[in-house]
Amino acid sequence: MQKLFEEVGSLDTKCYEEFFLSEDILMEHAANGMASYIRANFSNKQTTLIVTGSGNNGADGIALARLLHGEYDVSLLYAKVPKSQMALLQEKRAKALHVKQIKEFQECDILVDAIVGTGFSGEFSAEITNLLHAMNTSRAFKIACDVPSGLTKSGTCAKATFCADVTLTMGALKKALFLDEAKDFLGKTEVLDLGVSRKLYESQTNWYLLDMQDLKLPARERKNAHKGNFGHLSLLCGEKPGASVMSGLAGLKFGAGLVTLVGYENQQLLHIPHSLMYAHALPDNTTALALGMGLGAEFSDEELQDFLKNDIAMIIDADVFSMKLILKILSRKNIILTPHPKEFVSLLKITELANISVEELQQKRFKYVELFCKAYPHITLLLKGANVIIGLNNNFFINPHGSAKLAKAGSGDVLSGLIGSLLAQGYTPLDAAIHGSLAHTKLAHNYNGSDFSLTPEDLIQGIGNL
Ligand SMILES: NC(=O)C1=CN([C@@H]2O[C@H](COP(=O)(O)OP(=O)(O)OC[C@H]3O[C@@H](n4cnc5c(N)ncnc54)[C@H](O)[C@@H]3O)[C@@H](O)[C@H]2O)[C@@H](O)CC1
Ligand SMILES: [K+]
Repeated sequence: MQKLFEEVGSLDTKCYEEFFLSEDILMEHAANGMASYIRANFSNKQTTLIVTGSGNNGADGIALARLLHGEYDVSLLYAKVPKSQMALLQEKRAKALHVKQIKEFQECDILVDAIVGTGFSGEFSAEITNLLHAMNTSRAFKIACDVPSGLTKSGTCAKATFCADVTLTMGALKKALFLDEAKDFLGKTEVLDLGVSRKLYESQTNWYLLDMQDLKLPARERKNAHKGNFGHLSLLCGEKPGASVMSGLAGLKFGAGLVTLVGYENQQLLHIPHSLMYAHALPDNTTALALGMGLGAEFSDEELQDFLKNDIAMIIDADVFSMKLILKILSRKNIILTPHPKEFVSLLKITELANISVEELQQKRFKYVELFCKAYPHITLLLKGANVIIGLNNNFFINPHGSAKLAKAGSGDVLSGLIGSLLAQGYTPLDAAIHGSLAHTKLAHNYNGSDFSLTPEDLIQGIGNL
């Protein structure tokens, strides 16, 4: 798990004031970090172009050009002339060493974008937009200095944004790098130290980035065991039973000892896989209940309320977010909600927390997750998206490991099954959400068919090899 920060300016200030490091020292380390990355990954026969802007992001780029000069065939292209004090100082140093400067974009092997970093605002001029177009269509390996140029502090992207293969970010990870919109521009991320170890640079935070290694699979350490030791996941089987069948199969494969679909007699029993049980009422020994997937209008309000007359841990998904019933559910403990953006917008409206569009939510995902978790501090929320956000009270976790492979009907039902299974096996709601989500993204990662071909069945099959 890595720490995430809203801004790093205050962390830089700590370096100046508490550790007596200067801006020059920090910048030299930033540039050195980028130079080390290039040395470690590319031979010095490869040509490097560094495109710089007028502020300190540009200054980082000019310092990098100086460090590589004499060793690599490196050229500097000023998208904007140096203006900040540090940029002017770096320019002076680069000039003294006769670092090559070019006036127009040229093809190269390694392309570094140091046009603008955390100081970006507005949109780019037509000239820089054209330059960014040439950079983005170049065949070079693309490195973003600190953040891809065009990414705003909140994580939204300008009309023209640099599209990096890797983002080498300074000091600590910024939250903005993990808004869904940024996902297409970021590439891989690496953090570069700025003259003190990252541990000392970083301070307290309540936002974290999940690593795949954080995944804790359900352990079966107990030797003298029977199926009743591993929980009983019950799922309400609604109008579209396929959804709860997929959840149920995922839940069973992920370790729940018993899985039961709960529904009416008229369900097409023959279509239900034999490994899942079927009942007309909630089994007494249920340890977790999954509610919402494919629910439709199968049950009346009173019937649904009957399922709530207990304190069983629950995972809530899909149709429930647009039902008034959700308000009752929100007063319960041990609840996980797993809305996608459209469902979360509906939830925000029903709870009268906000009346916003999906577009606004997507631009301010962090803000609205915080808003909801403040209003309902006892509830674990998992907001689906390209980067999943999980929040409980004042702690937030981003799972960035998902991929477009998962953009397929039924993926969410599998996720509900994974989370429900962990919940049934005794994980806390927060842990069930975190580890269910990590497992879900790992399943997609492990799938080695074509990206477009992953089905819920493939995900379920992969659970055995996690
Ligand atoms: N202690 C520090 O301050 C450190 C800063 N570092 C670097 O400094 C960067 C931040 O530097 P600054 O605060 O100078 O900000 P930036 O260099 O990111 O951006 C500000 C500059 O970009 C220009 N700009 C803003 N919007 C623009 C637009 N739409 N089109 C064209 N130009 C635009 C501004 O005119 C200004 O000159 C970080 O991203 C990082 O790369 C690193 O060297 C590490 C240490
Ligand atoms: K940049």
